[in-house]
Amino acid sequence: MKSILNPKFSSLSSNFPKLSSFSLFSRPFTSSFRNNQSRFSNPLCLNQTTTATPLFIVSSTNSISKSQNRTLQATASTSGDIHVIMGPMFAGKTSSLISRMKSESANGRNVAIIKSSKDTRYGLDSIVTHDGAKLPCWALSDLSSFKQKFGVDAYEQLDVIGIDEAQFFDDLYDFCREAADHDGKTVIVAGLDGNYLRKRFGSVLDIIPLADSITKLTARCEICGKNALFTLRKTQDTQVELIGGVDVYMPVCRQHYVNGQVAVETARHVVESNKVECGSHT
Ligand SMILES: Nc1ncnc2c1ncn2[C@@H]1O[C@H](COP(=O)(O)OP(=O)(O)O)[C@@H](O)[C@H]1O
Ligand SMILES: Cc1cn([C@H]2C[C@H](O)[C@@H](COP(=O)(O)O)O2)c(=O)[nH]c1=O
Repeated sequence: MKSILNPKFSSLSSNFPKLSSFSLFSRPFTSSFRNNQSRFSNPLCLNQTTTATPLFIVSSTNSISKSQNRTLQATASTSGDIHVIMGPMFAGKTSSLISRMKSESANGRNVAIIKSSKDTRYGLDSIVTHDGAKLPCWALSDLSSFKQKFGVDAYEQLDVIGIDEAQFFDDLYDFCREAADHDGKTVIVAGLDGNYLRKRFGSVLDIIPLADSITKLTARCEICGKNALFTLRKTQDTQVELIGGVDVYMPVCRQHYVNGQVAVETARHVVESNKVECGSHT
């Protein structure tokens, strides 16, 4: 198996856990594989290990004229693609990303995974699912530093870039556009579309207009077992970014999100009015 690591970073990468069935830096891309785009729009090909279900999947498969096809073929060697996997916490986004990256690697494409260094939950050297599956990754604070850190020559030979915890990258849009439009990379992005208030989270929604396919996954509502679309924060913290897992968050359906928010808000008001009362007695 050919390594595309440049010497400068091979020592760093040797700190990554060794993989048995998956190579982070596998054989160079084979052209026949790049034509096989349709599987991204086929949920059956995701081979998910999670109980989560895709809410919707969109892909661009319009029919094209012969002349358009010739133009496309002419640019095929430089044109990449972007696939977005989104949904609430526990929906299987990381599981799906791992499954796709393994599949790309098994097809002979060179792959690398990046995650936000803000996600310190399970260490920085891997992306890890809530049920413990993992793959080595590069933990970065921004995406723009990736090419330099990975090595410019090694980057040239990369076919597929996976990005986990995408909501934490401010430069997501520019990185994805550059990687797909100019560098010919396949970019697979996994992240939260919404935060605990169901408002847009970071730049994940901004890359929808750039994307070839969008997969919105759902988890299972922790209260009733129905499809969970939202992430409920169980604590009274109000900052948007708060790293955590089951200790802080739970996936819920619409009904239990509304009920849960009312409960959390009520608790917050009780705590705040208690503080005011205590203050007035001092
Ligand atoms: N309420 C839940 N609904 C679905 N999966 C859950 C739930 N709670 C825990 N899990 C576990 O989480 C796994 C998905 O984890 P992961 O891929 O890390 O999700 P995400 O990246 O979307 O947060 C599932 O395979 C399942 O084992
Ligand atoms: C809803 C919400 C989540 N976060 C944080 C919590 C976790 O560290 C990650 C999401 O991880 P996952 O792989 O999708 O399970 O994001 C946050 O900071 N703010 C929020 O509102």
